[in-house]
Amino acid sequence: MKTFEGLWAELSEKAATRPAGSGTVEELDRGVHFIGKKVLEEAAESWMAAEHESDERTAEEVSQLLYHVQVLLLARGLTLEDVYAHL
Ligand SMILES: N=c1c2ncn([C@@H]3O[C@H](COP(=O)(O)OP(=O)(O)OP(=O)(O)O)[C@@H](O)[C@H]3O)c2ncn1[C@@H]1O[C@H](COP(=O)(O)O)[C@@H](O)[C@H]1O
Repeated sequence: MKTFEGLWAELSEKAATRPAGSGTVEELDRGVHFIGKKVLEEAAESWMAAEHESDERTAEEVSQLLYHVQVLLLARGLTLEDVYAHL
């Protein structure tokens, strides 16, 4: 099963090697403004799922939120350690 750190390693590799067909590379090229809107959209969908939908739908939306948060960090050149320093 993929973990948060496992996804981070995969996305970091994609950002560095920029393989063709990667949605992550495409999002990074669109920039922080676009990615920020995706974070907001997935946060809202997570909230709505938690209030009105199943556990599975909620988990799915949160997984998309975590993905976009990681892409946002990559777009800013930040690392997980930069975030963990504030936990
Ligand atoms: N975990 C994710 C992931 N979560 C979300 N997304 C993207 O985020 C977008 C979701 O936004 P939308 O809300 O528009 O999707 P939707 O179809 O409306 O779905 P719902 O929100 O309605 O459920 C989609 O375009 C997905 O491609 C993700 N894209 C990629 N990954 C993983 O990231 C890795 C690298 O992916 P690539 O860079 O594409 O190779 C792979 O392991 C992927 O599985």
